[in-house]
Amino acid sequence: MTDTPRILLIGSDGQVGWELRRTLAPVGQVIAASFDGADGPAVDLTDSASLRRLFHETAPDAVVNAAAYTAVDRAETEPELAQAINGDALALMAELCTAPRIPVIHYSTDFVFSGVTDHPYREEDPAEPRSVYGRTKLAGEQALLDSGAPALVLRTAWVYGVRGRNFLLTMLNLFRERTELRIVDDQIGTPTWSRMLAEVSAQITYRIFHGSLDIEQIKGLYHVTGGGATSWFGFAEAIREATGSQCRLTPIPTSEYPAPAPRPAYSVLDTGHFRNTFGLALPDWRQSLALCLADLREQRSPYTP
Ligand SMILES: NC(=O)C1=CN([C@@H]2O[C@H](COP(=O)(O)OP(=O)(O)OC[C@H]3O[C@@H](n4cnc5c(N)ncnc54)[C@H](OP(=O)(O)O)[C@@H]3O)[C@@H](O)[C@H]2O)C=CC1
Ligand SMILES: Cc1cn([C@H]2C[C@H](O)[C@@H](COP(=O)(O)OP(=O)(O)O[C@H]3O[C@@H](C)C(=O)[C@@H](O)[C@H]3O)O2)c(=O)[nH]c1=O
Repeated sequence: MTDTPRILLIGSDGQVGWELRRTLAPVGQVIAASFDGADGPAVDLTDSASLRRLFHETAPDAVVNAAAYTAVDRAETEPELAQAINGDALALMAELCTAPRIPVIHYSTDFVFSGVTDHPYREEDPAEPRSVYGRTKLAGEQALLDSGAPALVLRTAWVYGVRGRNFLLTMLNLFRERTELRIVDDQIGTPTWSRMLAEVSAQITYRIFHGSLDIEQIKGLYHVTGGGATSWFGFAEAIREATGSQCRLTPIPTSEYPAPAPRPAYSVLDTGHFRNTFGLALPDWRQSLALCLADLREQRSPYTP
């Protein structure tokens, strides 16, 4: 194992990718690849030659893939594009990482589940995605896991943070523009702070290269989210309370918020396997939300609450 591993971070401009740039920096040399190549090599996951070239030119010791097609509703009318990015590109990544035994960390989603259950989903529960996004993400995780590549697939959920398209920033904007909002109260899940996800990912990568974690022993599928559970209405209400907004929130059923893609009614993930394997704590979603809001205030970003 090398002392300064070359970590190829794909999707470094996304909300999780942007956090990973900072958390991975102490672990090794981060090569920040993105679609437009702003701070490193450019890569287009729909183009297999581009992905092969990226691997050839950067010769990574590890890969963290935070790139994905994440527009859940738009995916319903762009299934081929979503499959190319979320599914086919992962089959090629698996091929490129299997023989040289390059460790890969990849992210998947709670939307691989149907949402019809009476307990938090465990890794071994059958996935039955109802949306194009969910189906293509499942194809990607299966391609990686079935290949035998030394890969960790981290299924997460309801990711938010200080950057990117996410529910927290949408609410902060809408609180400013509107006096009342109607928010779905019958979809239950767990908000997950992008920084927390990036931090645990970096911890694991650190232990693979500088500790005693053997990727061949621990490769596989893990559920990783914040702790606890709530509805989108509960999440919005917590944001409203924390920011002192006067916007009135009304809980509504999903049937009153029609959308092209179906969402699972219940997609809480059981994170016991992850916590037991890695000994890492996953703070309650309310605790992380408070830290993230404090971070936003400090940044004096345009979204400052
Ligand atoms: N957001 C969420 O709520 C959740 C996300 N996840 C998973 O977590 C991971 C990270 O998600 P998140 O950071 O939120 O996603 P984002 O949409 O914020 O970021 C995805 C990144 O992928 C890039 N990308 C898209 N298409 C291509 C392409 N053809 N070639 C190269 N790069 C491309 C995007 O670039 P550009 O912006 O230039 O298009 C963007 O920077 C994903 O695997 C996602 O499925 C899982 C559960 C919940
Ligand atoms: C803006 C708004 C949204 N909603 C609802 C719609 C939807 O059910 C829920 C969340 O909407 P969003 O479009 O922000 O989130 P959505 O794109 O469904 O989020 C999903 O993204 C993908 C990438 C994932 O992997 C999932 O884990 C999940 O985070 O909030 C309201 O009820 N009222 C509103 O005013």
